[in-house]
Amino acid sequence: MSPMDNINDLENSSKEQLVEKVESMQEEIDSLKEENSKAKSNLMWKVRKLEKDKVLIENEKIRLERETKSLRSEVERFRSPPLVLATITEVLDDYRMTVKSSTGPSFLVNYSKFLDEKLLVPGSRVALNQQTFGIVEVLPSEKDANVTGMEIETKPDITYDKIGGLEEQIVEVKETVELPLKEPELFEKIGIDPPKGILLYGPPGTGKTLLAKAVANETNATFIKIVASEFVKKYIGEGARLVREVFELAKEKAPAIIFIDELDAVAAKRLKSSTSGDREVQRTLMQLLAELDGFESRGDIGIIGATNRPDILDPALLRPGRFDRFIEVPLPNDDGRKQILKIHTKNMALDEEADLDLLSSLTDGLSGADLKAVCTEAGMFAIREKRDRVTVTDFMDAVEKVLDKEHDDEFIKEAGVMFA
Ligand SMILES: Nc1ncnc2c1ncn2[C@@H]1O[C@H](COP(=O)(O)OP(=O)(O)OP(=O)(O)O)[C@@H](O)[C@H]1O
Repeated sequence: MSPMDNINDLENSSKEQLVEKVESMQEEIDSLKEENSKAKSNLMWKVRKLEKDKVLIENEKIRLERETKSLRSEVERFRSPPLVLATITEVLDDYRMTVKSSTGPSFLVNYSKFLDEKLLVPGSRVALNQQTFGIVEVLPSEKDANVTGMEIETKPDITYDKIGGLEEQIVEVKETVELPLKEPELFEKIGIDPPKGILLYGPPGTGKTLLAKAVANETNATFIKIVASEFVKKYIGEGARLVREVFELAKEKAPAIIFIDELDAVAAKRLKSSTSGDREVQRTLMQLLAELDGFESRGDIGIIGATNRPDILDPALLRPGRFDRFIEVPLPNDDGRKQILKIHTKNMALDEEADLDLLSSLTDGLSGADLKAVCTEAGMFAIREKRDRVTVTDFMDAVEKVLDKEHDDEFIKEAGVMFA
């Protein structure tokens, strides 16, 4: 091979090597570019997520500030001394009038020119400051006050088959409330008084109200629900008056079931403390005890109390002749949860893989109300994605959402205590 040939060969091979080198460098640049764009989009995504989280945190902060503010004002409201309830007897001149207080005596009091003169007529109810007896506000008419806080259903549409996992409780409620209402003669024949009242106790959302409504439905009784915290009024004498009215209303509407929810709001152990607020609550409790004692259950009125806090109830309430039976309404066990899930998914369009037994085993510790919420949320997930079937995933996401909410509720409750 001539020297020229050798040089040509050398040139060609170095060219090839150069080309190869350039190509591999180009490949390297391309892959670096690709990595770079991936890293960039990843970073952008992270930045966007951080911005979203920042907004969420800001919103959460605003929500908590609002919650804290409302909790503070709620605490202030309950700390303020109750006002005296009175009725206007005569309106005089120069912003004065005579009133008769609910505790008995009459007073000549002043009123502010800013009050609406149209409302200041004889017979109107007003609230007086306990110290100065000045008129603080004009109250709604007696009839309105009766209705607030009371739920009256002529015939609730709840039947026993809509209650899951409470077979034993249903038997007890049938025996102690339904039977005296349906067959009072059985008790007359034997010569005993039917149990006067039953107390359902257990965690929130376990079916206490349902049981009371189911009895009312079964006995065609009017269902009168009052949340006992409604008895705790600002005005002296108002709570006791409301207790009297509830029992009078039940007599008018008999057969009737009086369902007093959150009984612990008025029936907590009597305190030694002497704040006027506590004295008002104790006055209301005394009225409730008097109504229960004086109450001749002719078998046409059933009384059902409910509480999540049986441990703080005043023992006076629990002696025989008042609330004779205490029935625990616990969180549902596995079988109870299956029944409750079946009840609340009865009309739902479920995917064939939606396994309620599995769901029930994964929801230990949830109440009936939680399980109802899980079914509703699962349906919402399907609706949001425009599907016509609710899948297992929807249920799993729903359980997570309900558990998160439980956690939030717990947090707000603790936050409330912290700022009290
Ligand atoms: N055992 C149950 N079977 C079926 N549904 C239930 C059951 N328990 C609760 N639920 C569902 O939860 C809702 C709330 O139940 P309910 O009002 O009876 O609870 P509660 O025990 O009275 O609660 P609270 O103590 O907070 O007043 C019911 O309307 C129902 O949809």
